[in-house]
Amino acid sequence: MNFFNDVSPTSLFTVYASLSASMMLLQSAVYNIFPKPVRDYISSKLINYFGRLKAEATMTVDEFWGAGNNEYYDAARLYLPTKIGPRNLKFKVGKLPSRKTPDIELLEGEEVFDEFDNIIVKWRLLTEENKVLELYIYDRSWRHVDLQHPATFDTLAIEPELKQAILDDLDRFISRKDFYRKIGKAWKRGYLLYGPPGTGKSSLVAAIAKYLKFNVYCLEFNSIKSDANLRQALLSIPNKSILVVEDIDSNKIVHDRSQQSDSDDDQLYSSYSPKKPEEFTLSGLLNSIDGLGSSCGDETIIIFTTNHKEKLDPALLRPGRMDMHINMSYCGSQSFRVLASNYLDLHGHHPLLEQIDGLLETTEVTPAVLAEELLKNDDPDVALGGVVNFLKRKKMETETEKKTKPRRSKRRKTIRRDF
Ligand SMILES: Nc1ncnc2c1ncn2[C@@H]1O[C@H](COP(=O)(O)OP(=O)(O)OP(=O)(O)O)[C@@H](O)[C@H]1O
Repeated sequence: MNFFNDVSPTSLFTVYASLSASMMLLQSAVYNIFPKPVRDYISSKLINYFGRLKAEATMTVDEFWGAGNNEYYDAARLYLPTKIGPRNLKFKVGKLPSRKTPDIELLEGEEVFDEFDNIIVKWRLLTEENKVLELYIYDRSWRHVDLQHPATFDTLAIEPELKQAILDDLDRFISRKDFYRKIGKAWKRGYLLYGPPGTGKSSLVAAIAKYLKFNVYCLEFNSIKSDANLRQALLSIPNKSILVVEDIDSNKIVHDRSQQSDSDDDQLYSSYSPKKPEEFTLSGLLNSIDGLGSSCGDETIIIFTTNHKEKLDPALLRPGRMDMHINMSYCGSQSFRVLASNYLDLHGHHPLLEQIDGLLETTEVTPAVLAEELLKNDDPDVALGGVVNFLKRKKMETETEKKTKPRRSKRRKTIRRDF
C-alpha cells in the first residue's frame, strides 16, 4: 500500500459531499413536488425513515476498483489516522528512516468516528483475508450461509500445469476490465468443469471463490419454475460473484435439446418446441447468462459442472459462454502428492510413493476415493501402505472386469451438493 502518493484526503471529502448532496437532493425533491399537508405527513414518516437510513447506511471502500487501485481507499488510509482519538485504545505506530515524524495507522477492526455536514461516519478497517465468503442458494430468493468448504488452490489435488493454467486465466480475467470495456464485451468468464464424481469440481469452485474473494451463487434447476423466474434469479446476482450451475447434464431440458437439435444456435432459439408457461428452457438459461454482465452483474464468473460433457448441447459450450473447459480427471502422481501433504503432512520423499505412481498410471481412481484411504491412518507408512494395497486390489478388479464384461453398464450418478 502506498500511503504517500498523489491521493489526498480531499478526494474523500468528495465522497462525503456527494453522500450529503444526495440526501439534500432528496429532501428538496420532496419539498418541490408535494403540497404542505402531504409534505408534513411525509416529513413525519418518510424523512424520518430516510434519516434513519442515512445513519445506518454502509459504504464500502475497497482497496481495488476494477483492475486498478481505488483512490478513495488510499485517501481513507491517509486521512483516517488523523481521526484516531481518545476512544481508540489500540493503533499502530512506526517511522521510516527517511521521515521526520512517526506514522500512525488504524488497526484492523478498530473504529474511528468522523462528522461531515451532519453525517456521522463510523469507519472500520477490514482486510480482504477476513472477508467471510458466502454461499447463496436459490429457493424463491437467494438465501445464504457461510461458505464452509475447506478447499483452496493449495489443497486442491490437480496436476500443477492445470492449476497454473486456471490461476493464470483468473488473473488475466480480473486484470482486464478496461480491455472488456474497450471491446464492448460484458466482463464475465465461463468455465466448464467436467469429469467423474469425486474429482474435485466442487472443491475447485470453492478454491476459485477463495482466490478471488467472490461469493458463490449456486443455482439448482429444481428451484426454478420458469424462464422469468430464472431471469429474475440471475439478474439479482451482484458484481464480483461466481454463478455455479451444477450438474448441468442432469437437467431434462438440456437432454431433450441435445436429442432434437443439431445445436445450431439459430435453430436453438427458433425451433424449440412450445413450452408450458411453468417450464424453463435451455434458451432461457442461455439468454439469461448472456444477459449477465451486460445488464447488471459485472466481473462475474460462471461455472457449469457436469459428469457427462458429451451429453451437453454445444450451444452451451461455445466460447464466450464457456471460455475454458477444465477436465477434472482421475488422480495422477503430482495430485497424489498434494493429497499426501494435505492428509499426512508428508512433503518430501517416501519409499512407497514411486510404487503408488506406477499404480496410478494404470488405475483410474478419483482423489475423493484416495482421500478416504488416506484418512484411515495418520502414520504415513501405514496410510501409504493401505493406498498401495487398495490400488493393487482396484487394478486386479478392473482387469477381471475387463475380461468378463467387455462393456460396463453405465452407472447413474447421485446428485449432491457439498460446498
Ligand atoms: N482434486 C481434489 N483435490 C482435493 N480433494 C479432492 C479432490 N477431489 C476430490 N477431493 C475430496 O473429495 C471430496 C469430494 O470432492 P468434490 O465434491 O469436490 O468432487 P466433485 O467432482 O465435485 O464430485 P461430484 O461430481 O460428485 O459433485 C472433497 O470434499 C475432497 O475431500
